[in-house]
Amino acid sequence: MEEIQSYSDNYRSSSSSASSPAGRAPSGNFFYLRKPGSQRRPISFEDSPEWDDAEIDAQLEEGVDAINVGTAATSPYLSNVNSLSIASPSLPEVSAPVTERKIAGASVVWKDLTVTVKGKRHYSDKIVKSSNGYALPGTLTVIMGPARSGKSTLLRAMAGKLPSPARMYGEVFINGSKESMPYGTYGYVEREDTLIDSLTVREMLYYSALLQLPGFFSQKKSAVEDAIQAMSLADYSDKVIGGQCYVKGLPSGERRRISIARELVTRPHVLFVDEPLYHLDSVSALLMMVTLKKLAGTGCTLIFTMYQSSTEVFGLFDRICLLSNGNTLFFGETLACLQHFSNAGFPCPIMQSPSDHFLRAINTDFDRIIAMCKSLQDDNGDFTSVNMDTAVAIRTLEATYKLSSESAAVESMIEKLTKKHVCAPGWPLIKSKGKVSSTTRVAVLTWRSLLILSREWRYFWLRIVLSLLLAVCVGTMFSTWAIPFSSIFVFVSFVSLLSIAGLPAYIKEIKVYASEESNGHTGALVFLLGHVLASIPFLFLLSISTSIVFYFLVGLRSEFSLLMYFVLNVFTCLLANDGLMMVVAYVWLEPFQSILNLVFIHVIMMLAAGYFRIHSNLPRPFGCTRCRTPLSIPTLSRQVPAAARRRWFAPANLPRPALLSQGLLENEYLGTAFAVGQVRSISGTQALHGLYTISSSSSAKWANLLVLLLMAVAYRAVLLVLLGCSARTVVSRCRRRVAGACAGARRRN
Ligand SMILES: Nc1ncnc2c1ncn2[C@@H]1O[C@H](COP(=O)(O)OP(=O)(O)OP(=O)(O)O)[C@@H](O)[C@H]1O
Repeated sequence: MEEIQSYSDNYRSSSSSASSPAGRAPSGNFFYLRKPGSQRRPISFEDSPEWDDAEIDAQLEEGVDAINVGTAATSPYLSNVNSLSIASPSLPEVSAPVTERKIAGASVVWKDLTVTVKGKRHYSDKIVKSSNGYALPGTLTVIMGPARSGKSTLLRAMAGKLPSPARMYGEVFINGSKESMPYGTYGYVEREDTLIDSLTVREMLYYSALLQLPGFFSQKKSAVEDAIQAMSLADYSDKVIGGQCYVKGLPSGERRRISIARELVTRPHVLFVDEPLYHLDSVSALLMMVTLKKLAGTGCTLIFTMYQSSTEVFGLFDRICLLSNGNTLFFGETLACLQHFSNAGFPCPIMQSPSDHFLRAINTDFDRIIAMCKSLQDDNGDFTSVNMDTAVAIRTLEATYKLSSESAAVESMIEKLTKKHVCAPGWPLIKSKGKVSSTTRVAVLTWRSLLILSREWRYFWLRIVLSLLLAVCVGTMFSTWAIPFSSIFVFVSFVSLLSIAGLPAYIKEIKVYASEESNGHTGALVFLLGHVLASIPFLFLLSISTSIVFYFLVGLRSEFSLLMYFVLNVFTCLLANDGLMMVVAYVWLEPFQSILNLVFIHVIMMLAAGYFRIHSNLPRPFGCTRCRTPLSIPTLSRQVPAAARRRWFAPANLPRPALLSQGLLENEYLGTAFAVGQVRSISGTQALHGLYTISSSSSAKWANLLVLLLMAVAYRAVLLVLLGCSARTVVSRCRRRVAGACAGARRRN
């Protein structure tokens, strides 16, 4: 950590002079310009050294040999501020302290890459338009651009992770081969961190390694320790991610690094990161970038998107791909990008961060702001360094790039990198590292879920405590009733209702699943089995503890077999309810809406359960199918036979047993007799007549249990289909929400 801090200090000192007003000419129009009299001499950061165009030509001439070093391939432009392998007077050697195992990187080339989404956008179906570029082992390649310019889409296209409506045209080459990257050879980190708050950093990475890596435990442990070191997480490795009781959770910078470390346990050749600096303050952002630079130093190829960066962070990039509305405005070395803007007539003012300058020039949102600030501009002199309509500026930059030597250099580099002979012998075809068996994954997920359940006290232990209190309250209230049938209804209904407390935890679990599934760490069936197996002990504990308290307080029949049936019925009811909760959590993926909708479903179930109105007297909610007109209840009763009427209420009929707990009443009242006066007695079924409908068959309660069990299975089958069909939809829905929030925050800023 100290080591990284010292780097960051150096980076700051090496480049912050560019943004510090001290020692500068007071003029606001101070640009990174070509030096007078040297037409071909490129611009650079203020303190960058003199350099020669021949260097880049030499690098292109060297082609593959030059980049196949395995460690940080360095940019001649950035030798002063940006080199990890070239000695710099202001920077300590980074390669020396890097003790991690070297990772063989891979070259990534995208050629004429176009992504379309049919019919979803008003103005154009093309999100990315004929983009060309490459990323080399040991380098940081950044895709930059304004919001909605297609950065994430380009990154996803390269990683083969486009959502289903999007179509990709063009080619992506990995080490010169068009074959897609096999499992375990690359990592993709989403913009939103989906971490398990109740685990420690080491546990989180360890379970991830167990899911991802085949082989021995010792290998997995060493992969986890390597990932912790690589992401500078050693100081936090035993801390709980989301915090505990009064201890705060880890800050967003550390959370982001954990998300990246999770993908590093397989030691990927290529790492894709969507917005690594998302929601990070400037210190965390610099630390993150220095860590990524260090990671690139081990040989890994890093490609990531970024909206904006500080000058220090900008100095760490090797190559930049600048996008605007899907068009590539520039691809090449970072300082050459400054040159490109200068050539196009938009030199970067010396006091401005290069990335801010680029975005200012190509972000159409600024036009509106400039118009608003016209009067301010008049008062304060030059407001902007780009005195041109943004659309015109974009067209100028695009045209300048097409004619530039950078564009030609990129094409010739792509040519070299995609030649077949590149694959041999230094650029081997990337092979899969193997997968963990499904049985192991189920075991790992079950164990991990058990651990989470045992630690999520707010959602699970609190739920048990509240359910016990509820059982005591209901039991005490109904303890003096002769026929306490309504107490059974109230108990089962309210215990199911309390389970809603677990919804936020389920939403998080689904999000974690979606993120793991999209990276191939798990599958829908494996996740569901793991979840069910882990929830069984917990639900059983909940059922047995609350049922025993309730059972004896109310004074139900004291027979062991009847008590066991009661516990089993409550357990199956909760198991079915758990399945319903998972479906609701999946559909809404947001706590407030999920809770609201689940409460609504529960209330409807209670209404239709036959307690408030006996089932046989329930009115039909819909009109007749034949005439399609709403009918009054008497008319309906006359026209539609009873069986058909029952079908109308099918949606309410299906979950009814879960809350009605007909089986529990049959368990309690079948075979009993109640004295009426001195001589007469009536059966339990007759005693309930007019209050509740139960069957007089002795096997009815088992049929009811079976229905509950089938419901538990059916809800999970529905969830399996939903998850199996659209795990990526969960990720993209989360992304859309994050992107919306992100765009809102940017607008506010
Ligand atoms: N699957 C999709 N369906 C419809 N439109 C999409 C889809 N994916 C992306 N888009 C649209 O494409 C445009 C670019 O999206 P993308 O997420 O790639 O942009 P971005 O540059 O990463 O922006 P931001 O940083 O704001 O997320 C946006 O207008 C987005 O709405």
